Amino acid sequence: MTTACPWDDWNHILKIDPDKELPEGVTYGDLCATGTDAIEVGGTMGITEENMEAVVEACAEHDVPLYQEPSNPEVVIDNRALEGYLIPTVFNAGSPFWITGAHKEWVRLDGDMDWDRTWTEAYIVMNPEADVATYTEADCDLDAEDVAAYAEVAERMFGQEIVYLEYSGMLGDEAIVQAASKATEESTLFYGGGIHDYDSAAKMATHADVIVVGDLAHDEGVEAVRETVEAARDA
Ligand SMILES: CC(C)=CCC/C(C)=C/CC/C(C)=C/CC/C(C)=C/COP(=O)(O)OP(=O)(O)O
Ligand SMILES: O=P(O)(O)OC[C@@H](O)CO
Ligand SMILES: [Mg+2]
Repeated sequence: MTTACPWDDWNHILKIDPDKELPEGVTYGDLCATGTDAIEVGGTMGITEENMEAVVEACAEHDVPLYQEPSNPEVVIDNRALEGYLIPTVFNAGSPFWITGAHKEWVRLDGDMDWDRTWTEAYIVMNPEADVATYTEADCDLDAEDVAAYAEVAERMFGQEIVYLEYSGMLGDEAIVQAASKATEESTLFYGGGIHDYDSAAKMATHADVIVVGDLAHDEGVEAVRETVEAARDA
């Protein structure tokens, strides 16, 4: 048995990108009220402490667990409204900086880490067109066996509680998501990328433990996000 983690009971995460606008008439409060289990605040490009703070403050008064997902150590904010920090480590990154290097710098410069509120997410980045793939020079040329092996390594060799299959911007290959799911026993499998309606959410939620919905909130708004919450719960 592993110890209980907040995400054990989650089906759905809404990822809000502080560098992106909300559709006209939509507020952060509306997004918090979609029924999502948690909000992750993060994105790859254009992230600053200021835009992070602004989104966290706007969500703080609403009753949904809030996590920051920083893209580099400089944008980590100290805000008590956060339940904690979900820190990516990119298993298929082209440079060790995005696996452990940024983390080492963060810990070195911080000196007083809040470990009780800090967790990692073992990312496998799959969409070569996504900013996150360019940013981390990820090797996205992976088949189902490669992905399953990365997921098993993350769980068994590196003790990762979260394995995050990241297709940001595109809907993933169902067979690959299924392979990652089969390869993980204890870890919680997060899936994110291209979820845009009930059916796409339902498909990915069949295999993943938790689905992550990002751009849909910025592009379509609240009703579209609600549909994905419903699908995640039904799955
Ligand atoms: C050690 C600390 C504190 C930070 C480093 C954390 C690492 C390794 C970050 C690298 C991976 C990364 C950038 C994760 C951020 C979350 C993410 C994948 C957001 C989605 O990005 P995209 O959708 O590709 O980007 P945009 O939507 O911003 O274009
Ligand atoms: O923006 P989308 O494509 O929904 O991706 C969600 C999330 O996995 C991004 O990190
Ligand atoms: Mg994105």
